[in-house]
Amino acid sequence: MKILSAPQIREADAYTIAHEPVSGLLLMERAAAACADWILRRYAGSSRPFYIFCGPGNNGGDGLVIARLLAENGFAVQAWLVAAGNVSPDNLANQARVPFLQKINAPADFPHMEEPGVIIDALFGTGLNRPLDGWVAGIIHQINDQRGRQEIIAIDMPSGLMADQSSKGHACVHARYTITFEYWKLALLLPENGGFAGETVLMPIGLHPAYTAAVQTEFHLTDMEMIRTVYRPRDPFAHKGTYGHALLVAGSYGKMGAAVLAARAVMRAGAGLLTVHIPRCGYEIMQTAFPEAMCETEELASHSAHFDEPFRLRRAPDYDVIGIGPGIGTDPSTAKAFERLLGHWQGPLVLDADALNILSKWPSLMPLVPKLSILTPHPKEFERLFGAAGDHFERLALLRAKAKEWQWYILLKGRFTAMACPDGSVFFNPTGNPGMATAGSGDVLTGILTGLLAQGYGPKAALILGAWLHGKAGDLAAAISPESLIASDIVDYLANAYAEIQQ
Ligand SMILES: NC(=O)C1=CN([C@@H]2O[C@H](COP(=O)(O)OP(=O)(O)OC[C@H]3O[C@@H](n4cnc5c(N)ncnc54)[C@H](O)[C@@H]3O)[C@@H](O)[C@H]2O)[C@H](O)CC1
Ligand SMILES: [K+]
Repeated sequence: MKILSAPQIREADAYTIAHEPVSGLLLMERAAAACADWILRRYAGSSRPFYIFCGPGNNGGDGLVIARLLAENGFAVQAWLVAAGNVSPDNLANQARVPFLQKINAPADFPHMEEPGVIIDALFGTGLNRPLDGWVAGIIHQINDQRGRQEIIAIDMPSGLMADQSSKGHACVHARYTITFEYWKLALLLPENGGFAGETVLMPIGLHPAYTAAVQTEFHLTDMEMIRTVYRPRDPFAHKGTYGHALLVAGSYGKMGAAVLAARAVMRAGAGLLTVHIPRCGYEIMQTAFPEAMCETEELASHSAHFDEPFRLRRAPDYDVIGIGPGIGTDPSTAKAFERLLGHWQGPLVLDADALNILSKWPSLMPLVPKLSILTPHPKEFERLFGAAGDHFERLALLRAKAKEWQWYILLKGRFTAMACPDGSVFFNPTGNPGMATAGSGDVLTGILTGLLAQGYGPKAALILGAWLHGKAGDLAAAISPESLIASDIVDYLANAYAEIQQ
């Protein structure tokens, strides 16, 4: 699914008006009716009053139509026009159809909302081009002060949030739900700003499909259509060699769990064969916990070091992919062995956790990481590797720049994990939940990606499918309680996540 900028959304709007054709007023009616339908379904049978705040532009126009439609459906509705800026023609036309409309010209006009109800925020949408200030910013704060008593629903965007720029530190409505029209906006996907949106509901409003098909964008959100395009069903004549042989380098004394979790995920993702390279101290653990994996071990002087000096890729030509990092530590001898591995291996590679920490500690190793490798940092690891950014839009720019500069695929973990490709495109992943912020969850992702590459998926397809499967398995596992989710559950539910694609 394409993510468009505010100017592109305006173009989509104009294209639809010209080519459907449809008047702007009717398009507004259609968008607002879709919102009103959603609201009517959510509050069916409730007697909660609606308090609707409308701005001067077309977002305010949507609010006016919603006010009229909710009143027609028998709800108690009050609506205010916040007179701040030039009134758009379609807004003006709809003002005339809301006889109960009141005006707010100053903070002192802010109403007392007697009963707990629902605030509809239709002040500003994608037309906002600078931070809100003065008394209008004050109105935003007054709306937010109502959060405990009133449920807040933002129309298209939480007011104050800019679609394509950081709104860090700006006055923004803090919504429980945001009903956004037709396309996701970048701001809704970045943690710093997206938090204002609450739960985002994507609402189709019938913008012209020819525009959407033709428009160029670097930003995408994974959806089921994309997953079904990427996913490759198994060949009925397959044998275990068909799905590749992965090498996983993971674990150390006290951290064999990371190796076991990643190993199980490699196989549950569908790899044909797996060899794990572990320190000798982890041999019994791995063979007992996960008999499906073959083990390659080293006798070590120190249990904290992952490799001793003679480590080399004895069977390198046999492997289709190497995944390295979970729980290996950053001992200098491990870093040395990692350097040797990079010197010998130009094939598909997944780098996570301590492999990334080694790169941050010894940046001179970075040029040895082959092009088209996959790196999977969490925000702290990303910062250690590539430096800090002032805000999350800047961090997104840095992510894209680094993926281009090094020709790597870089997956930055988060609520909407962002995956930057060497060509500058970025794919956001929508699946997953806060229950997955738990020890070992990242090790499982490394395993899944390694397992997909082993089967012959290209790095881009592996990222899109792998991040989606990981989040979907987490969502299915968290259905009862996100608090109790542990990383093994994500592995256990991978089969169910695959089943969702096959439905
Ligand atoms: N394309 C669609 O999907 C449809 C969108 N609709 C709705 O229209 C808005 C966008 O409307 P627009 O009139 O362009 O902008 P806004 O209503 O968001 O705001 C413009 C309004 O605000 C003033 N303004 C801008 N910045 C500031 C500021 N910092 N301080 C004060 N005032 C400001 C500006 O001067 C204008 O007066 C979209 O979000 C949807 O909700 C259609 O209804 C259906 C099709
Ligand atoms: K809004």
